[in-house]
Amino acid sequence: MTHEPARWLWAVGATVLWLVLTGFIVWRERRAKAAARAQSDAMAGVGESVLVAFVSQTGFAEQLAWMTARALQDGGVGARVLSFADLDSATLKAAGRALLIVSTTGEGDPPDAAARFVRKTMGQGADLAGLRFGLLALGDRSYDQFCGFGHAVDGWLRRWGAEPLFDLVEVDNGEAGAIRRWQHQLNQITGRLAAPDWAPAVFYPWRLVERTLVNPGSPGGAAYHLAFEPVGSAPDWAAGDIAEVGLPERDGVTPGAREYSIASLPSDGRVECLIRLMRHPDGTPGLASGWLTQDLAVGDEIGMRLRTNRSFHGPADETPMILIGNGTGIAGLRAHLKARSPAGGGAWLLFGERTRAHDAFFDAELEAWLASGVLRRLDRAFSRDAGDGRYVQDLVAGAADELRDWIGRGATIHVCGSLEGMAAGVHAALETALGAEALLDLLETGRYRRDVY
Ligand SMILES: Cc1cc2nc3c(=O)[nH]c(=O)nc-3n(C[C@H](O)[C@H](O)[C@H](O)COP(=O)(O)O)c2cc1C
Repeated sequence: MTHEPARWLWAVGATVLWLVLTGFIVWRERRAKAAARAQSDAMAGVGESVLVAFVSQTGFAEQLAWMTARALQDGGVGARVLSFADLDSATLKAAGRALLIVSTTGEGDPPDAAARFVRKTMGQGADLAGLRFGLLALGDRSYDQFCGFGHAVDGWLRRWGAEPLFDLVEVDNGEAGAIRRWQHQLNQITGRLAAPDWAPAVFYPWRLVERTLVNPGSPGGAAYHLAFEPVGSAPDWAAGDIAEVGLPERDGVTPGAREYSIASLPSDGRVECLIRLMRHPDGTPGLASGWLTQDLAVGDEIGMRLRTNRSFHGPADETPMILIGNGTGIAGLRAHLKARSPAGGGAWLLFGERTRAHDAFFDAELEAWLASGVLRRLDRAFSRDAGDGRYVQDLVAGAADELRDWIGRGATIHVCGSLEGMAAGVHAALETALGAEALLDLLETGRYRRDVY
């Protein structure tokens, strides 16, 4: 009996202890939950998701946009990625915070996918008060209007009341330092002290297996057909994509990479390019073209990576394609022809070079495609030939009725070749043939695509 009170005491004590302990655990859990809620509320408060908008001609801005969104998300900030093709001022204003990644093409021009944005949105006033933005402008200082379109977008945003989060970041030819500055700004947004560096471009080894001079005797610069085989496994790519060739180090400096349109398909098992040997006014060969066409030997390895160039991809096989180009621009068009079947919508090639005798690139192939039905029509202009003297834009001008007919049947237009002398002339001829408004419509809907350099 004497033990009873002590037992009761123990029981009561244990119960109290249990209550205190469980109470403490419940309290601690509640406090943790409240803290988490507060933290997530705080995160939502400062960081409703950031809009990441890009416009790209050859894919670099798009690539950086996705890396930017990933960096934000990794840092706990939501991000939504949108192309300028789907952007308007209401979307910008509603976003509250936007990061814009904008490249420049042509001579200070907007990429094609921005045509509608430039016309419909930038062409008008907007109420952008309350929008805070950061802008990454991609360009190349060797052009007169460095980052021209990036500056135009920056000016437009500021003019209509948007406030910069930081000064516009200009990237000269993919320069790593500028991209690190952008990453630093992303860290400011996410509150991270340091995020891992974006991996530098990885170039994979490819071996030069063939190089042929394709225009001996030409009055123009020597053009070479090069073929590279992968040393490891071959990556996949599509007609319209670009090969970036890493240039070898010279005097301790790595001069970056050069881009070439890919003239072949993965089923060929090799990347083929058409490269013209460029010469400086004093006759010395160009850095990249001299190395690739003169110094490099068959059997040598180079570093190369392939880049998706969505804005120059082709339509479905049943859609007719109008292919227009000059000089080495036939490379990108050839990949499209290789990708077509005789039973599909067919293609029409309009091509210009100097002489029929020396510069009829891929002549036998083109004849075979005409015979098989892949090519439904082939028009070539040779500017230096007596009795011809026309340029590719003259072919466009001379075929206005048929062009309208092809466009009426849903055809797309792909233009590949030189910016100077060709792209503007072809554009003007297309405008005359189809009407300025109709051509702009084709541009905006992705039926008029260009890869000019
Ligand atoms: C045909 C062509 C024209 C270009 N014109 C300009 C220009 O006028 N100003 C400029 O700063 N950069 C110019 N560039 C450089 C591009 O802006 C730069 O390569 C950029 O990184 C491309 O980004 P994207 O791949 O997103 O289009 C031009 C590039 C090409 C291929």
